[in-house]
Amino acid sequence: MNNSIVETENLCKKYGNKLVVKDVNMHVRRGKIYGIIGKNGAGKTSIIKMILGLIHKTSGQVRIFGKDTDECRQALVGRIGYMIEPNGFYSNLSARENLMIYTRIQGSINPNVVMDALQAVNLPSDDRKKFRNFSLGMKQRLALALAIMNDPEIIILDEPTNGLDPIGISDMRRYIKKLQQERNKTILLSSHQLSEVEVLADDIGIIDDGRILAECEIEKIKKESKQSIKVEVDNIKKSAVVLEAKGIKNFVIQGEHQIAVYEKNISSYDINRMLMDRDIKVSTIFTEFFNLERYFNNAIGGKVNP
Ligand SMILES: Nc1ncnc2c1ncn2[C@@H]1O[C@H](COP(=O)(O)OP(=O)(O)OP(=O)(O)O)[C@@H](O)[C@H]1O
Repeated sequence: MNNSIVETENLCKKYGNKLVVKDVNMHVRRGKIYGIIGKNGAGKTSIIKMILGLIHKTSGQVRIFGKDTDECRQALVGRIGYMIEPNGFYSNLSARENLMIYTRIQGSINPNVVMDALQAVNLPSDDRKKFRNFSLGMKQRLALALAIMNDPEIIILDEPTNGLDPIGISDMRRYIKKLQQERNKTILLSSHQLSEVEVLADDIGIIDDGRILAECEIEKIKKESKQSIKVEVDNIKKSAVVLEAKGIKNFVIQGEHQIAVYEKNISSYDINRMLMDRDIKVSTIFTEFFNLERYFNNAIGGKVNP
């Protein structure tokens, strides 16, 4: 993909003799949300940690802002924020106090960066509530606040909604989307949940057993993926004859009673009429739209869902 701000080339990782990341080529576009999707153990965290330089890569290249990270790691400090494992926050301190500690560690003296980060994830900036009384969602948002504290251009999040309840998940997704839309951040995140990347990401990389099986723009696959009208009928042979007689050739018989029609310029109403006019009983008729789960399953060759 053009305009990549983070790229990997033939990235590999071995733990002992076990190769767990295998020649991964990834391209994260500037200003976009890129979702790495894969089952548990597929290699997502290892890829992210290699991109961040938190673990050594076995071979391959990571380029950020077009530069090989082996040569410019130091220059990237402050330009990338990340949230990977539970951060070390002090339970007896507030959100603000915890972040203030990090600003001091990072050598910054500007309290506004803390306020700004807290505001971006809707956490209180007063000191009344201590970390130990935070919900899991608040803790996760504090971790996100820490990731964005120095206004980095790239934000990398490993399973950002893991373990959250539905409200926590929805809040987290909203803040991530806002960071992209209102602050023009480039975001790389991993998830084992298809619904997550479907609602958040512009681009996806499908990882299975350490390999990248597909990398694509979600909008593009939506456009290219075939929409079909599914019809359940009592007489499949007669239905096929009727459709052909009406000039509809682009259909597939999918079982004893089901036909999928892929014709573009025909509505379910028209099909229903054609069949009913010939006394065929139509028990169900619906349009099947793009489905990331189907796309993912095709990519990983029909293996079990993540
Ligand atoms: N430090 C390590 N030493 C040995 N093996 C490891 C280590 N870290 C990860 N692995 C193995 O590497 C493989 C990929 O793990 P990784 O954590 O990168 O996958 P993941 O897709 O992020 O999975 P999860 O969603 O469960 O975190 C797994 O088989 C895991 O057991």
